[in-house]
Amino acid sequence: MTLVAGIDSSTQSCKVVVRDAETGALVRSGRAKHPPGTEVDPQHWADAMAEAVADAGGLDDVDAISVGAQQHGMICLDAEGSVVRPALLWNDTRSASSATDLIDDLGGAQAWTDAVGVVPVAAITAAKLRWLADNEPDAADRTAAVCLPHDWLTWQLSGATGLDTLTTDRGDASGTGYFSAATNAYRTDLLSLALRGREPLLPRVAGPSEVVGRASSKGAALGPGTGDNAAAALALDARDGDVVVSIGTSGVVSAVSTVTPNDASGEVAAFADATGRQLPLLCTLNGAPVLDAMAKLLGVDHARLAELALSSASEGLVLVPFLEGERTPNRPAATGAIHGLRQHNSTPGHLARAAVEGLLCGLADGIDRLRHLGVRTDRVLLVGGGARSRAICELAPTIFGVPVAVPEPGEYVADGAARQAAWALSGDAEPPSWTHATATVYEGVATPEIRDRYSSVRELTDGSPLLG
Ligand SMILES: Nc1ncnc2c1ncn2[C@@H]1O[C@H](COP(=O)(O)OP(=O)(O)O)[C@@H](O)[C@H]1O
Ligand SMILES: O=C(CO)[C@@H](O)[C@H](O)COP(=O)(O)O
Repeated sequence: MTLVAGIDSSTQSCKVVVRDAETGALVRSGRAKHPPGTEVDPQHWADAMAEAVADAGGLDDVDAISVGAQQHGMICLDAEGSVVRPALLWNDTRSASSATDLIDDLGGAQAWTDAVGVVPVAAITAAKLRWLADNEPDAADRTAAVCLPHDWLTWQLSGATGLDTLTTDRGDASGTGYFSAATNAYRTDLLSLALRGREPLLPRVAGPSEVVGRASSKGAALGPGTGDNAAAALALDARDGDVVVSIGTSGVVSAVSTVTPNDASGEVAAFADATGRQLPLLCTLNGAPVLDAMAKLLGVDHARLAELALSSASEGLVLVPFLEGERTPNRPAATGAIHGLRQHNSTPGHLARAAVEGLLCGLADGIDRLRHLGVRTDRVLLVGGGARSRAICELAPTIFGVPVAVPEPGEYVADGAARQAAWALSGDAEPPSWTHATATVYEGVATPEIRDRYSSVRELTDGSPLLG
């Protein structure tokens, strides 16, 4: 049996799957935790990857490996290939005002969507680079190359032999703010704009199924890898009409599409998928950790939180889940809010229900936005850690207003990376046809009144915290 491995270096942890290259059957898997925080020395990711690989029984018998990872993270390397400063992650919001400055410098949001399909927000790599240029100019001066988490980890696996061997792919490059998924080309003028005239080396953009190198350990072929959301879409074999909703640390709504969105509101980014198509995508800063926070507040575990949420209606209680500020809508300084407390709804059940509904309403806004831009939204495929919640699964169709298919619990980002590795190994024109995971389909009656109530309360959170 020929084996391939897929790696997901995500925000909270690293996951490894080893699969049969031909059928996709799972052979073994492993995982390891990442440190918390939004500023992380990439060496921690390399260490966690090694630990997760060991947990998966090693990769000595594997013929190809691909890495999927959290998008946008800024990794700056000096001329010797050493990390200049800790990476700033997608959910680090210190670059919010740098994003606004960058928008102005190019002549407004429409100029950015026309250039690269993306309007900078704090998450976008270009905004982080502008922050670096303005706040740590010495570090910016020492930066000889800039890359993303999956680029760097792939490079580490290859032995990290020279900056000119760094590679990326279209999917992850499209999240930088200096690559256009429509033209498949870097806009180095925008990199230079971000870094106030500096123009470090960028990774070469490899083709979707290219072998970009060999693992320095046992010589396994290395696939190009991609961003986590493109990898998940590849694992799910998402088709026209499928909307992938991922509830991980982030909340993500995306769709594989032939449509290149042009959304000057900046909510839908024109990212690329891992097969050569487009991946219009919205991302929130507040995914499953909203449920973690409510479970902690109520002193229960996730299973009990779900039971509580399903035990009562919200009855006027609304939770706006902007606990980490928010990216979509773009309110980096916003805070979470609970609105509509009465004597009768001041119970753990009502609070749990409001948390689940608030999280889902934010994602439903995203689905509406995609639909508005002409993307078909026939059904939702729900993945990520939050999809393990029974309350999320049962309430999602009522809030989203479409059927929700929940594939069996799994590591879909790592699976997409493994499928890419098998594709690279095969040399075929298309990715291998792997047997799909079985999915449970949830349906329900739409509850527009919950969305309406959420929308009015959401507008009360204008982005400026009242206190501190
Ligand atoms: N049964 C569950 N119900 C709700 N949330 C869960 C459940 N199991 C895990 N989670 C949450 O899912 C998140 C991890 O999901 P994951 O998709 O792996 O995130 P990431 O890819 O961002 O690292 C954590 O915040 C975790 O607490
Ligand atoms: O910023 C984005 C997408 O634009 C996030 O989706 C990150 O890619 C992190 O994802 P998770 O850790 O939540 O899976």
